[in-house]
Amino acid sequence: MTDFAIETHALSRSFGSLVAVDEISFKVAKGELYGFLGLNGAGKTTTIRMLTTLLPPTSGSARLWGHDVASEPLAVRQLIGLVSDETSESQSDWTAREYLAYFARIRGIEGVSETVERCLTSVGLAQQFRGKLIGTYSTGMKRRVEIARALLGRPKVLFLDEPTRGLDLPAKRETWRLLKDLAAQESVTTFLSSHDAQEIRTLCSEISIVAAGRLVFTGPTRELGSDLDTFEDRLIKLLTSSC
Ligand SMILES: Nc1ncnc2c1ncn2[C@@H]1O[C@H](COP(=O)(O)OP(=O)(O)OP(=O)(O)O)[C@@H](O)[C@H]1O
Repeated sequence: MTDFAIETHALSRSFGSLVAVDEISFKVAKGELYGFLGLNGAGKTTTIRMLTTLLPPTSGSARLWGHDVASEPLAVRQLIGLVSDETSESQSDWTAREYLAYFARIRGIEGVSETVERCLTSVGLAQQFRGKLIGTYSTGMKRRVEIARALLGRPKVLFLDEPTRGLDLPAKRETWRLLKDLAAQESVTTFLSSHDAQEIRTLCSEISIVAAGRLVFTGPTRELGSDLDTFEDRLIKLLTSSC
């Protein structure tokens, strides 16, 4: 059995002549809250789509808990939860309980109402809101519902694609606290993509940085500096050196 939750080897994806992800190799230890940092268009979402079996790699490979994403997609899907930056706008006429119960039933999860309450508790959605329509929630609360949805199947690896995009500072901070708590309490490996240097520095002790599809750094966050200013200076150098 592998020690790693995620391993990629020269993972690549092209769209026509555009190489969106270019031979990236990294490893994520089990239980890690791992950061994947890059500017807009750097290849973060494309990488997550390959790791979650939504998009086949053009070349190279990726394994989740030892299972190959291309040849064992069903095994991989059993292990993962995915939160993208889309909120539950389309479900605004549903309550959080109804919304989660719907997905729990689709997934054939037993004990639907207990599972729904467990996941809503994990993301700290207060009891008084659980029976209210999602359309009346703040953006931060909607994001919590999406995270709760991703937790329904007790995933071993949780993928969060820019989970705080569009949130104001208080909601962002709340989401950061939630992600830290989840990582500590749920023993889930978390793969967090973001273009927010402060977010990644606050949450992740191990990171990879991508620029124009290529990996420009992989290692401990502290190697890039102990304060945000130094971190950002080094980050900018890494991002511009690849241009
Ligand atoms: N389905 C697709 N067809 C063609 N090009 C695509 C497709 N998906 C992504 N791309 C291109 O691949 C590159 C990487 O995009 P990707 O969405 O992975 O970046 P990102 O780092 O997630 O960016 P952002 O932070 O803006 O979400 C971009 O140039 C994008 O336009």
